[in-house]
Amino acid sequence: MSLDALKREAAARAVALVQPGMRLGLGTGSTAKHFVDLLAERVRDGLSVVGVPTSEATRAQAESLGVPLTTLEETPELDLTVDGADEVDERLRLIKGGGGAHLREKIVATASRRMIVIADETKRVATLGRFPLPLEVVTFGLGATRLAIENAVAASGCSGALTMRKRPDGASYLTDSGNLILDAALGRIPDPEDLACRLNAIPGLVEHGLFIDLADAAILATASGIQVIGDLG
Ligand SMILES: O=C(CO)[C@H](O)[C@H](O)COP(=O)(O)O
Repeated sequence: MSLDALKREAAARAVALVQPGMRLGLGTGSTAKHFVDLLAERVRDGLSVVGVPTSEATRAQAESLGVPLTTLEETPELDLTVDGADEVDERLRLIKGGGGAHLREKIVATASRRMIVIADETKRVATLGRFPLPLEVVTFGLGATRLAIENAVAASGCSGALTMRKRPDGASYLTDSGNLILDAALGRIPDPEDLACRLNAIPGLVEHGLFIDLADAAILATASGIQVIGDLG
């Protein structure tokens, strides 16, 4: 089975958890895209839900498929967010932001009573850090912010280069909120809670891609079936 087929399997398992009337957080990325596709099928069959998209890409997809949308201004509390991840460990700690949407994804997940991760089995890791950690930063003070990040990374027992994310045409990648992304190639994050805490204290760093104590469960599709970490509720 292809990786894309596995992603769709995970998404299908999550769509089955959606109940009528739910207020949903809609994730970003290729796996979350399958979820929105399958959710739209249920909406066409009469399911009544509203969703808050975590990116302009997800907003465009959901709108085009007729999934009713709302905002966190109108609907500040959500029942369930379903989103992909770049890495998930056995304690449901995540790295997110490969698609550059982790700021909105974290806001939406935090506003949700439950968050469920959907992914193929390649995202399951023993130790976070193989995937470069995305760091959304503002342009002002970038040199100082970068130095503060390097110091925080070293103090947390990690090392690795920070690379400015680029678009395919070579221009700087800009998030939906107009910020830059530094990707930190750390290889291994020995203490994700400690690193998150240190990064949280840097003013020019808008948000990092470590999601800790946010996911309730992960649905991981493997060639031999679905594996679940945590409690699907
Ligand atoms: O965090 C994300 C976007 O910011 C995505 O959820 C993450 O990158 C996984 O994407 P995919 O499902 O395409 O592998």
